Amino acid sequence: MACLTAVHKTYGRGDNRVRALDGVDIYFAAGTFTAIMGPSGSGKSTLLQCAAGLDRVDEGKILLDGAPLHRLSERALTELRRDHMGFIFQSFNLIPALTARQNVELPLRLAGRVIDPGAIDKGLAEVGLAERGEHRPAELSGGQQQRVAIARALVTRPKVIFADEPTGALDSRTAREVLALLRGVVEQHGQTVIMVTHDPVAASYSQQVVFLADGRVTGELIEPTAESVAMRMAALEPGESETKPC
Ligand SMILES: Nc1ncnc2c1ncn2[C@@H]1O[C@H](COP(=O)(O)OP(=O)(O)OP(=O)(O)O)[C@@H](O)[C@H]1O
Repeated sequence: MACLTAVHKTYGRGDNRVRALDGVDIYFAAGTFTAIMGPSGSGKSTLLQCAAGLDRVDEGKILLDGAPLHRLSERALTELRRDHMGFIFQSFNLIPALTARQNVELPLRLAGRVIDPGAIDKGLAEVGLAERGEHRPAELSGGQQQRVAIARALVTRPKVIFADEPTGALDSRTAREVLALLRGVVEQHGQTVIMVTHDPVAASYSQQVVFLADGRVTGELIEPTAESVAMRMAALEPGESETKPC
């Protein structure tokens, strides 16, 4: 589904130069849930931004469902994101003036697609918000707002969903509900989820964890548990990458 090969990304110049990604190779198989973990500043958000074509790489290749992101024009990238990617952020990023339903409809409106009210009802019901469609974000709890954001990310049935700390602003019970929803997206709809997180419990909902340190992949864990992730994080040492080549 998504394949990063020898990706390098540097910010700043001269003395301020920061090597955010330093030769990253990762393969994300279609229909899988991957967590990206690593210490603060290890390059997790940069990796997500580059994999989603929100930021340009300096060197290397990014293939998303066969499309070479590193070579596409801004316009082509915008269309690809609009049609095939969904985004979920820590801070929900809902439009305050719009109701939950209108927020969910927004990606379809922006894409000029026909809006089927029944499909929006279904999308809201899938995230447990069938009764809340007419509420504005300020009238919803954090967990409910994040569920609106998930419904919005799913409404175009994107192939891949990028989530940056989606549970960072939620209490642990609400976080688990949101993570179960993301896991369900993968299991029931075969979509691909790529999630940056600091939280070993959040990572345990994924099927594989990729660890980053200093802009490099240092290893991965398949079928992680919160304990195995926490141990790996505590002992994070650069080592041989186990990720598959493309
Ligand atoms: N726009 C930018 N300009 C300059 N430096 C940046 C920029 N974005 C990120 N960096 C630097 O690149 C490195 C990687 O940052 P990134 O945000 O990807 O790390 P992270 O692992 O997501 O960190 P955190 O867990 O703290 O969010 C850091 O040293 C950061 O300071």
